[in-house]
Amino acid sequence: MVQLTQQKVPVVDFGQFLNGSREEKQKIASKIDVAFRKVGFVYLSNHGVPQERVDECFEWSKKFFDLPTETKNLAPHPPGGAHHRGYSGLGVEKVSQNIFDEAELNKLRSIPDYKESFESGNVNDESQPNIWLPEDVLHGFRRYMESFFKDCEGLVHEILKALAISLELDDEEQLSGTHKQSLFQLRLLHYPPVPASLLRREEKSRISAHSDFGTLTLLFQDPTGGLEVESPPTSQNFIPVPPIPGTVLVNIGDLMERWSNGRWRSTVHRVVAPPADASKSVEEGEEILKPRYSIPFFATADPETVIEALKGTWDGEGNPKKFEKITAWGYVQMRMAALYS
Ligand SMILES: O=C(O)CCC(=O)C(=O)O
Ligand SMILES: [Fe+2]
Repeated sequence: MVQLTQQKVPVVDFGQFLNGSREEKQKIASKIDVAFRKVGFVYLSNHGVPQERVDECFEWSKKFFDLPTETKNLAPHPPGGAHHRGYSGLGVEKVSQNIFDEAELNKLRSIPDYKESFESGNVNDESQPNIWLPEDVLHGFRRYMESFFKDCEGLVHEILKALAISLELDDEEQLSGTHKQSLFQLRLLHYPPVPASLLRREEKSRISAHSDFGTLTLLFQDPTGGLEVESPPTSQNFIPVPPIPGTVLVNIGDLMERWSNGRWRSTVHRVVAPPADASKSVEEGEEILKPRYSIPFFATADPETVIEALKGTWDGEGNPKKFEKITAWGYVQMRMAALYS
């Protein structure tokens, strides 16, 4: 058993997996396995997505969110949760970036998470077609998002290979092969400037505590900080997970936790105000948090995949299968039903 004491999120050199010998691949796979068992999160360095590609994605994200709200709303996220594509706004008409009077603050208090987002998915995903701005509004945006999706998709498949190796599955393509359709989701997130006091005093989050839904999530964060993960699990104690330049953060989602019979943890995380001096600018005596941009990429298994405790995650002795078998599709239906009941 791994010890479930408070853990820092480890950094693992994924370059040694991508370019390494069989032995090195196994060593790295096993480090990732340990990280996912203990904290459910790992930083990967040398992950193969060039830093310039990541930087450019952040630049596009900023260009997108800098557009006027009416323009962003030309690619509106449809109401409800079934078609998860396009732009979701802040839930207020127009929030001034710098002036926070009492009325403005009251508006902010009423918003659950003060953020805006843009979601896009696989161009071949017919169940959820992408929703783009007209091309002339932000020329090149669509093309970049589609190509960055491919970069992230490639990395997810390599991590899935590492996970299969860590469990010594007969076929190291087994997990990657159940993500063949790559029905993944690329999300751009923008958390606008906000008075620090609102987050600190009122225990409001930029994104409230949650776990992710699918199998794996990649997360690129800008230098702002504020991300925290629960450690030890279920303790309600959160530790900061600051950005580390050149790395990508990877975490386990609920579906993978179930698939691995609870071996890998889908850890609760949130975004709050970063530690005081790292990220503030003072305006008229009020500490205003800088905006945060982040780019999560959510992976999940093909809908018909049967999710049942993987080999090596259970045994006939003290560690039985904990969950009924279910298809990935059935799992999503079950979760949606719980959400909307
Ligand atoms: O902004 C972040 O760093 C966290 C985003 C996140 O957890 C999510 O979108 O699920
Ligand atoms: Fe998340």
